[in-house]
This record gives sequence, structure tokens and C-alpha cells, in this order.
Amino acid sequence: MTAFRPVNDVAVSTAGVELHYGETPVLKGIDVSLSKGKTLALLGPSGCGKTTLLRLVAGLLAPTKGSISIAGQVVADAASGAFAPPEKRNLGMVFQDYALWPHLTVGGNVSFPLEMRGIGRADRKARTMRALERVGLQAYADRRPSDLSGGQQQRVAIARAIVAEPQLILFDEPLSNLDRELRENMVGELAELITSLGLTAIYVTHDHSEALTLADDVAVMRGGLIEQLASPDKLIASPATPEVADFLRLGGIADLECRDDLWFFKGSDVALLRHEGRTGNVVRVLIPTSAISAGEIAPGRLAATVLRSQFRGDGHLATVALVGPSNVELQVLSRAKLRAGEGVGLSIDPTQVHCFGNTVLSFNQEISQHA
Ligand SMILES: Nc1ncnc2c1ncn2[C@@H]1O[C@H](COP(=O)(O)OP(=O)(O)OP(=O)(O)O)[C@@H](O)[C@H]1O
Repeated sequence: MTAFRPVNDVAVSTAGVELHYGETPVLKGIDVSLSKGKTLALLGPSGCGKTTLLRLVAGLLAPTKGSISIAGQVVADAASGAFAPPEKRNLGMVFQDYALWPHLTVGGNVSFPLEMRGIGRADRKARTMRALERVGLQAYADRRPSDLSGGQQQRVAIARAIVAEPQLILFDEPLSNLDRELRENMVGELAELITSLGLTAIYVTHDHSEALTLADDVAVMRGGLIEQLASPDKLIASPATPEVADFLRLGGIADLECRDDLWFFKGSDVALLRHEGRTGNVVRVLIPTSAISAGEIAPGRLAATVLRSQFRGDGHLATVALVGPSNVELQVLSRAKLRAGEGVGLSIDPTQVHCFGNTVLSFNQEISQHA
């Protein structure tokens, strides 16, 4: 996102944006740049500042420091005091609670932004029906929102957000009120809609699978800062920090220490792999779930005990503790259900082990695991 890009290709950018509530900094310096036609997800735990950043872009808050531009125009600048209100930013917004007006029909809700822009009745009607058609609800124009399911109400909110063809759409946890199955279907539908309409979007969520499914780029936020901003593929292959890997649930985190070119789980005699290194060196690694296969306890495999297991659609995801090293928990995907307390033997593909920090270790040499 830092690469040079012609200004007219940039839909939104923020420079050094900070937001303080009194003395408390909530955003501590945010620099992002989003190209036209792309979707940026803001992902992170509760309280990390995602909604605050979205509200700043929307014009519902003004930054304490820094500036925000939309389509090359400065819409907020703390230094000069420049500030464009939401209605001047040409945005569509979709909220978690749909925010539909109960006294208006579905059609009335969708056409409202056009009325605000003073567009004539005939044009309004045609554009409203086109927006409803795009979300598959053209037959529902005369109904009240309360007659619709949660998923349908959210689609009405999306139709209302796109009806005036805004340059940018902001989504604030739009699916979090829906039940799991509907949410999973809607993520796919929404991704398709965003792509087919060529929308530029910022999408706030605390759900990593939603972010990785929908977005071209994901900003993983923590404590008012962006911890890493990258494409889903890059985030999965090279998480910048253990916190990012943990938040994306990519696998288990462990500290390894080097003794005689063997890398042991720290404080134990259990070695994960063989690789040149200086005795005493310690590195923190991610052992991805995809790198581990579980079977019977056998020589050459790492012994572990199952702590808990949960079915997740493509198998049973078990959390296991290694026998020997203290506090090393790994996640294993197994076809068979693994029961708490059961012993298992793990094989780990060392080429997938990811090392954090500046240390460059490629664990792709001749390896054997030493239990
Ligand atoms: N009006 C306010 N006054 C003071 N502090 C606030 C105010 N609004 C938000 N905060 C604080 O700012 C921080 C960031 O809030 P924000 O809503 O942006 O987080 P979030 O990442 O969107 O979380 P969530 O997923 O729970 O919505 C939180 O610690 C919150 O308590």
C-alpha cells in the first residue's frame, strides 16, 4: 500500500490520523491508502479503533491530528481545520443494525438518498428498482422492513447504500446481527456484489474469515494502530507479529532455542527441527495448523495431549498441548474426532514453520523431529 500510485487512482487516504477522547488516544497514527474499486477490511478485537476510523472517513468525527482525503480531495485536516460533513463526501453506509425506517416501505427506504439529492420521481423509481434488483429484492418494494428476514433487511440497507452510486461504501459490521449460516451465505453474496458493481469499500469486522473472504487488503488493528496491512494471501503466508497470527487463528505460537544446530522448544529437550544456528539463539515461530498432521504416537512424531476439540465444517479442530515443553499449544485439524485427554503423535512440515522478527530462518533443509 505504500507503493507510488497516481493520485486519481486513490479512493481514500489517511495521513498520520490520530483521534483522542480527552487525554485518551484511541487512534495513534493511521496511514492507509485505498485504490478505487478495492475493498479494505479493518479487522481487530473489540476496542482497537476500527469503528472510530470508519467514522472519521464518514465525517461523523473529526481527527485530532492528521488528514483524510477522498478521491484526491481533502475532507478533513486537523492542522487547517478543514472539514467536509458526511453529506458532502458522496458515501454510502451500511450499519450492523440496518438502520431502516420502519414507517417507510422497502422502496421508500431505498429511494431516500435520491430524494435528499432532489432527484425527480420517475428517475427515483427507476433507480430504486434497479438497486433492489441488484440485491434480488425487486419483488419486495412495497413491503415494510418488518415483514422481511434479517438477511433481507440487510440487503435493503445495501440497496439504499448503492442507489446513489456513491464513490465509496462504508460497512460497519453489517453481518454481525445475522445467524451463522445466513452470515456465511451473505459474505459470499456481498463479495460478489462488491466485485460486480466495482465498488470501493471499507469494511469493519472482528471476524477474520469475513475479512479474508471479502477484502483485497486487510488492516489488522490493535490498540489504535495498524499492526499489519496486506493482502489476505500475504497475511496468511507472512504474519508480521505473533498477535496478527493469533488473531487470524493461523496456528500455534512457540519459542524455539538453538543448541548444536537443533531447534528445541524453549526450556525442553524436545526438538522441532534441525537448522544451522548459534547456540543460545531464541526465535518465536508460528506453527500453522496446515503444517501439522496427527496420528498415533510413534517414534519420530511429537507426543501431545488433546485439550479440546470443536467441529468446524471440514473436520475437527483440536487444541493440543505438547508433552514436554511447557505452554506450547498447537491446533490440529483431524477427520476423526479427538477427545480431551487423548494422546496423539504429531508430524510437522518444517517448510511451513514461520519465523517472526528479523531473524531469517528457512526451515527447509533436511529435517527430522526428535522427541
Ligand atoms: N465517545 C467516546 N468517548 C470516549 N471513548 C470512546 C468513545 N467512543 C469510543 N471510545 C473508545 O475508543 C476505543 C475504540 O472504540 P471503537 O468503537 O473504535 O472500537 P472497535 O474496534 O470498533 O470496537 P468494537 O468491535 O467493539 O466496535 C474504545 O476503547 C472505546 O471505548
